[in-house]
Amino acid sequence: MTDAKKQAALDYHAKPIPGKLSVELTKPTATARDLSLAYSPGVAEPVREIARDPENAYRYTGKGNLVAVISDGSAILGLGNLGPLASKPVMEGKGVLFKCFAGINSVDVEVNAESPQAFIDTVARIADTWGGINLEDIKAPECFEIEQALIEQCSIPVFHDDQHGTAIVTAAGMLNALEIAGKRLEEAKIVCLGAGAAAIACMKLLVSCGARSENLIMLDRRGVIHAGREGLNPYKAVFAVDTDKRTLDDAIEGADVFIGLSGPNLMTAEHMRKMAPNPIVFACTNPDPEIHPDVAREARPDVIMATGRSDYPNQVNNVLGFPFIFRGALDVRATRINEEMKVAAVHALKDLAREPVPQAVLDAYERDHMAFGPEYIIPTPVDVRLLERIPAAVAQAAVDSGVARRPYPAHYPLKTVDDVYGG
Ligand SMILES: O=C([O-])CC(=O)C(=O)O
Ligand SMILES: [Mg+2]
Repeated sequence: MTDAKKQAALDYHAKPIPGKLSVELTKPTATARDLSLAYSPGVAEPVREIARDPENAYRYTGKGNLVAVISDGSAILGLGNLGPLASKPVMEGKGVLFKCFAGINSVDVEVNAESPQAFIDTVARIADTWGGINLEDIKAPECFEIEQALIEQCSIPVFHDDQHGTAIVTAAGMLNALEIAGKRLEEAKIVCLGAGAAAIACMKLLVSCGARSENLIMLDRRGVIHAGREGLNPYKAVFAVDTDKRTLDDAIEGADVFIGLSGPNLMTAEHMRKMAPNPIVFACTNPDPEIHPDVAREARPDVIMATGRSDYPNQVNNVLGFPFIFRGALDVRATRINEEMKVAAVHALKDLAREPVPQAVLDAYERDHMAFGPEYIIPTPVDVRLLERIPAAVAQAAVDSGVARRPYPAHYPLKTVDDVYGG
């Protein structure tokens, strides 16, 4: 970013008041009568009702439309382990996206935990406060153990966004990009740079969509994850292939697809030139991708390029997933977000990209024309139809797969965030 853009980002966060979101009141509080209902003595009535039946918390408190965004700051975007407090702008940012795209209230919780177990214990003890938990920017491999334990211990959905949100959006974009490039997932040679939370979840989901494990090469900081490597953790070992390739230079030769979930500027124009015709490059590290889109395009005019950023076409970013997936899960009071719900989100997202783009989206992006093709493989986050389609698909999948505690919502499909509480 230029110095002017960096300053603009700081000013945006600092002025006119610090931060990006606040809490608003939903009931009148002007009179003594109002206060006697909102607080003492009236507040005792919902207390008694919830003590009698915990389900009443959904009726009398904000729980059902409230998601906690929880991090330990150990893997903030692609910036690294900068600690819990430094993650707060990102967690507040996720709260902004939850609210503006899906009408979901959120609180950010930054946990200073000395171990995965301490993190798990801290979160598990306060989990009943919310309708769902979005884990964010927690490094691998600890994130896998943390998510699994919290799913088991909590009766509300727990979802590690960097794994599943990113994987869902990547899979949707990839299926479309491959079709546009005239390639098949079953045959595509895929190189994944990065072996963290997002990378592992993306590769797993692509394999369950049809990619062949033997066509997939994953690299971590030490190079290609191959069968002869010692000391691989079990999450990486799943992706170890029998190959004599050792570096990105070796692996990228003839590859159809490059997926970057690693760090900035690790892919070069030289790497681009080694890829197969019509290559697909998802350089998704935030804020700075593995290769700048302008550099990639100059090296390979035939590339289909995506990044995680809002300022270039094809934003493959979990913002297209988590607000809408939680919306659907909350609205049927799902006990978890299962594979069926994730796959439903992939298809809803993928299919929406094939429909004509509404004028409001063109206006927001200051474009005359956007249509399914190399520059538009996935909907944009400002597309209000995401709120119509993804929660509906996710809620239906939750009902069908038996994890919903409420029927498919009568007020669906949602047209705007003003509709989220129903009539
Ligand atoms: O925040 C974003 O833009 C996407 C994300 O979760 C990450 O990079 O960790
Ligand atoms: Mg993240």
